Amino acid sequence: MSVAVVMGSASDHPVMGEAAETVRRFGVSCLEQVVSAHRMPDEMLRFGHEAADRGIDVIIAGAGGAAHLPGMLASVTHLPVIGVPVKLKALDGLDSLLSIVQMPRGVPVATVAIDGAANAGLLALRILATRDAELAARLRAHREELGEEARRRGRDLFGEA
Ligand SMILES: Nc1c(C(=O)O)ncn1[C@@H]1O[C@H](COP(=O)(O)O)[C@@H](O)[C@H]1O
Repeated sequence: MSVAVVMGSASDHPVMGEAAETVRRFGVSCLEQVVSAHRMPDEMLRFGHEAADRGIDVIIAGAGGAAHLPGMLASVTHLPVIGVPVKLKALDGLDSLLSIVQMPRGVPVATVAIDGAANAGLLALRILATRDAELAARLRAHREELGEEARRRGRDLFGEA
């Protein structure tokens, strides 16, 4: 099982690194690469065309501004593509979000929140867990930990219910 985390620029890495970190924390291999539809269109197309044959199962693609990378990758592969709108200084990330989320019918990209790279990692893991019981168990335990943490914080604030 393998996830690819690609980003339009090295400047996206402070955000996109969270996706890779999340995937690896659950023991799944993850490659990271800068691939830009705008700046290196030929490489981007090659990456998308070859991804499935390279054993990649899910692609997480993050980009900021005129964020065409996730959609362009989705147009040349059947693999699930999760898009991460990266927030730039101008327009607060709304430009990135709108560039990714409104895909034409037939070419799906699963868009997460602005800068939501950690959730993109978890979503990729959930996709892989549909055919891996051990990973599914790890995700279930993680979900239970989240609930426990939320309850503990509530008790710290308001006492026992
Ligand atoms: N949106 C895209 C694409 C693309 O969609 O192909 N390639 C680069 N970029 C974005 O440009 C922003 C600024 O990049 P620089 O910091 O390198 O100037 C980054 O957020 C990148 O994702």
